[in-house]
Amino acid sequence: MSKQWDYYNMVGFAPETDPPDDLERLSVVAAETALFLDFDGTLVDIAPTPDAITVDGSLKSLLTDLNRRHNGAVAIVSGRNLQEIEHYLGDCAPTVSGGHGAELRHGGEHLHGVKCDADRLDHIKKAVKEFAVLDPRVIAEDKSFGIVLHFRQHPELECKVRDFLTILVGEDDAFELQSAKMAVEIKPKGISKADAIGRILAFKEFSGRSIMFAGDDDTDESAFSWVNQQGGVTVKIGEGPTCARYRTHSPSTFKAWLREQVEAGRS
Ligand SMILES: O=P(O)(O)OC[C@H]1O[C@H](O[C@H]2O[C@H](CO)[C@@H](O)[C@H](O)[C@H]2O)[C@H](O)[C@@H](O)[C@@H]1O
Repeated sequence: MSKQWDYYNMVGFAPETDPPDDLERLSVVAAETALFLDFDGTLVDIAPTPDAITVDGSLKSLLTDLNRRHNGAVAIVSGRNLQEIEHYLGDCAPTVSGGHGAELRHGGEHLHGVKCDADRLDHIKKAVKEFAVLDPRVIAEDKSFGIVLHFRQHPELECKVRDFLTILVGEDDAFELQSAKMAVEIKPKGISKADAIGRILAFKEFSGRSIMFAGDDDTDESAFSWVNQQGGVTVKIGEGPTCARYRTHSPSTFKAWLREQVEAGRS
């Protein structure tokens, strides 16, 4: 990335122009690299609602080929519930972290669930669902360890949603807000995609490898920062300020580049 973009990233400000796509600078990623891939906005296009995404056969075959090339060192690290990633990707994604790091599946086993105050979480969920009933312009997405309010259909509601969730979570020691694209979520404090990647790196398929992480959203920034510190490769999909070191325009350009990696490894 150019010095100019490094500067914009550093000050957290980007001009209103398309950021450069500089992924071609990363010609080949070695098969010895452990790949960590975000899901929404990275492997699938952003859709009007959470359940309107399209997962086609080409994504499944890409993930299968990547798992083969990287000897199983490929993980999906998503904000979605683990169960949803399983629904969309099935066996093509043997290692998955869901709920921004709250859930983990590896080797066919569900290994990690964060501890949280179930009564407090129920209270939060009830209040958020009531809000969505009173204002049906927003969508409430219930998760195992949190709840989201989506306002993509009505961006003008962002302040109303954010103010409501801020008051609801208050000074709570156990829960916090997480911003996402056209959505705000309440999730347990202290979980992160960076931690999820750290835990996955302890598995034998992943251990000792160099790291690459690709993502598109605010929820991915902690992981970008951590992977940068480990000397890994970080890729931001789409526009917006980021501390990722590389950038590409869209899920399509990113998947085309991943496909090139698989083909280059075959020749
Ligand atoms: O960490 P990710 O895998 O990127 O998941 C982040 C959130 O993705 C989903 O919401 C986003 O995508 C929706 C479908 O394209 C879109 O309608 C919404 O506006 C986006 O915020 C998902 O619904 C959330 O649970 C994830 O946390």
